[in-house]
Amino acid sequence: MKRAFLIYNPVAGQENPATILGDIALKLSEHYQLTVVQTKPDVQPEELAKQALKEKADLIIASGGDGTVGAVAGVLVGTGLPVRSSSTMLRAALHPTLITDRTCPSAGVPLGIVPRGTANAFSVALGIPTHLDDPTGFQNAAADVILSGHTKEVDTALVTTSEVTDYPMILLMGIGYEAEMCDAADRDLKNALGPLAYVISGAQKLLTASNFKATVHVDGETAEGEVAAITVANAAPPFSVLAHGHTGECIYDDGKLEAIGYVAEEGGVTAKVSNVVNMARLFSGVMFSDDPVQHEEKIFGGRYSDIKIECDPPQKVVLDGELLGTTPVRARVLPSSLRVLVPPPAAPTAEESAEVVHKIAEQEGVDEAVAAIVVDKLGVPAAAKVVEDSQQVADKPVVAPSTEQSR
Ligand SMILES: Nc1ncnc2c1ncn2[C@@H]1O[C@H](COP(=O)(O)OP(=O)(O)OP(=O)(O)O)[C@@H](O)[C@H]1O
Repeated sequence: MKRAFLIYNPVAGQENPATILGDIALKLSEHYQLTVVQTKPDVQPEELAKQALKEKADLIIASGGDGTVGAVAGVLVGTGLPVRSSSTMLRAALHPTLITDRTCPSAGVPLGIVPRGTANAFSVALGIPTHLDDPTGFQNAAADVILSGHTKEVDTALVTTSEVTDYPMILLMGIGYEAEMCDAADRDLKNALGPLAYVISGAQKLLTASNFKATVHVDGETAEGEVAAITVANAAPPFSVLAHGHTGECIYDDGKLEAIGYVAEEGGVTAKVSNVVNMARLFSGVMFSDDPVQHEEKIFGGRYSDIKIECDPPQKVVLDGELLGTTPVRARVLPSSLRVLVPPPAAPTAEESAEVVHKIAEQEGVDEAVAAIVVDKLGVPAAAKVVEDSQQVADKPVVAPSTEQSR
C-alpha cells in the first residue's frame, strides 16, 4: 500500500478540524497507509513534510490555510528529477539565467490539499473544492479529489528579501497596502470574522496608507515610479483582482509571474482618498459586489520570470498571506515545479463530443464516421484542442512574400 501523510494545522480556519478530517482520513485509509500529524506552535509544516519525505511518502496532504499549504508545497517543490518534462527543458533552455545550475527542479511527490483556512486562495485558484462551495459535501469532495489521482504541474517561485533567501511562494506576494492589510488581519480577527477580517483590516490600513517610490527590475529592464501597492502573483483566485493584472488572467502554469503595480495619483488629500478608495475596491469590494472594477488606468505590469523590487522607504512584504520581511525583494519563477492533486476535468457531454466530431469532419473533409473514430482514439479534450489549434493557424493573418519585399 502506498504511504500518505496528512499534515494539518489545528488552529486554521473556523471549523472543528476533528469533524472535517476524521471523515476524510477514514476514506483515505482505505487506499493509503495514512499517517496523520499535526502542526504545533514550535513544529512547523515544513519540518513535518521533510520528515514525511524521509519516511518515503508517496503523497503528502496539507490541511489548513494558505500558510500551511504553501509551507508543505515549498518542501515538495523540485522533489522530482532535476529536469523532467520536455516543456521544462525547453523553458530552461529559453531562460538560462532563471535557475543558475541550468536545470529546473521539477514536480515530484504530489501535494493533496484539504482547504480549511480563511481564504483558501490557492485551492480556489486551482479549482479545488472548499467548504464554502459545499459545506455539507465538503469532506467527500476533498477526499474524492485526492483519490482521483488526477494531478496538474504548476509553477512556484522563490522569493528573497532582506531577511530570507529563496523562500517558496505558491500564490502571491504583496508590497505596500496589501502587505499592511494581511499583516493587520490577525488570528483573533480571522477566527471571529473569516474572510471579512481582511476587509476590516484593509479598511483600518486605508487611514494610514501612503505611497512609496519603487524601482522594479524585470527580466533585464528597469522601471521607476511612485506606487501605493505592488503584487507579484504566481496563482490567484478570481477575488484577488489586482493579482490578475491588466490582462485579467493570472496563469499558474505559464512559467511566468504576473507583476502589477498600483500607480498612486499625484495630488493632495482628495487624490489620496481616491487612491485608497480605489484600492479598497480592488482588494476587497469585489468579494461583495458583481460590479466590474474599473482599474485599467490605475495599474501597470506584465508577465516576467525574474523580478527585483527596491522601495524607498523599504516596505513590508507579505507572502502567501504571511508577513515574510521587507524590501528589497526578488522573485524568480520555477516553472512546472509542483505537482498538485486537482479535480479531474468533467467528462464531455454527448453534445460536446458530437460537435468536435462534426468540426473534425468538416475541417479534414472526411466522413463523420471516420472523424468519430479519430475522436474516440484521441479523446474529446485532445481532439477539441486539435480543432482549436488548426483554427488559430487558419485565423492568423498571412503576409504575402511579395508585400514584404515591396516595402
Ligand atoms: N498548532 C499551532 N498552534 C498555533 N499556531 C499554529 C499552529 N500550527 C500552525 N500555526 C500558525 O498558523 C499560521 C498558518 O495558518 P494558516 O495559513 O494555515 O491558516 P489561516 O491563517 O486560518 O488561513 P488563511 O491563510 O487562509 O488566512 C502560521 O503562522 C503558523 O505558525
